[in-house]
Amino acid sequence: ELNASPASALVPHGPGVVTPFLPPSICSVLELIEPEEVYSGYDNTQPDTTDHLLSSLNRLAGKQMVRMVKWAKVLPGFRGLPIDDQITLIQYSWMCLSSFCLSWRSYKHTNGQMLYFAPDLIFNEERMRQSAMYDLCLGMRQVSQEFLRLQLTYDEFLSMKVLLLLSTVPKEGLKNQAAFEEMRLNYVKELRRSVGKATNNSGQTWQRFFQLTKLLDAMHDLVGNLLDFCFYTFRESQALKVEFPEMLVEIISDQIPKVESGLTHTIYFHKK
Ligand SMILES: Cc1noc(COc2cccc(F)c2F)c1-c1ccc(CNS(=O)(=O)C2(C)CC2)cc1
Repeated sequence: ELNASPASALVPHGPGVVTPFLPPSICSVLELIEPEEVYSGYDNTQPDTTDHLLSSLNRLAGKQMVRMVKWAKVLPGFRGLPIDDQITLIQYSWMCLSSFCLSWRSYKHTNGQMLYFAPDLIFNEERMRQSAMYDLCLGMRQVSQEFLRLQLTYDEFLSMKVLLLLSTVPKEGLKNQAAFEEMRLNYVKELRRSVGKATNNSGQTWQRFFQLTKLLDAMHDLVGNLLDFCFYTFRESQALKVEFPEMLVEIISDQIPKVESGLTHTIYFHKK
């Protein structure tokens, strides 16, 4: 337990002198393990055709996925889950995590005006239209504008992101459901701590916690539409001339049958 009670962490420092050693807080570990920004390698000399934009997004998503897996492996509590559960959780939530990070970058770098996929791949309205995903892009931009309205803090963002990793599970349950539920509860508490910090533990804390958990629920509806678009584009990738990197082919081809046969269950904070 990273937030062990300070008493148990006191380290005797010579006769009678005790210097408190406090383990790193969960939020400081989350800040440390957060992956660096990724460049897309977008070729600006080429015209912004739909297939060129989407293939570049896929190449970027593949690079992000490598870093996402590395991040999950050092995420406090995650490596304590069975490896099969780790793979399932990443496979079910990768689009949600990727979109949530996109919203954060778009909020931080463009105040929610544009979609900041990468420093070298920023979507303005024109590119959103050209990408054939205009409505999905608008939906994502709305999320980043909600971050702006709420003035979402980095620590709130980081604990919310872990909760998204832990929000879509197999209907028949995970291999170690108890370990998963304990980990998820710890990150609900971590979000509560981050919200408390953001509101100076005022009366606003519970209202803000309510707003942020509503925002998490809303992510799933948007991501559901994104996944539909993803699965369609994946199936028609030859005809549409949209390239998918190996990393994405692996994840998507494994995920499609499970999602389409209704084997996945999304955990919502609030009733519909
Ligand atoms: C990279 C990256 N940074 O955020 C995101 C997720 O968010 C969105 C992605 C597209 C439009 C939106 F409006 C989003 F919000 C990605 C990302 C890119 C490609 C794929 C798989 N490819 S795909 O089939 O879904 C597609 C999109 C190419 C068509 C999955 C994630």
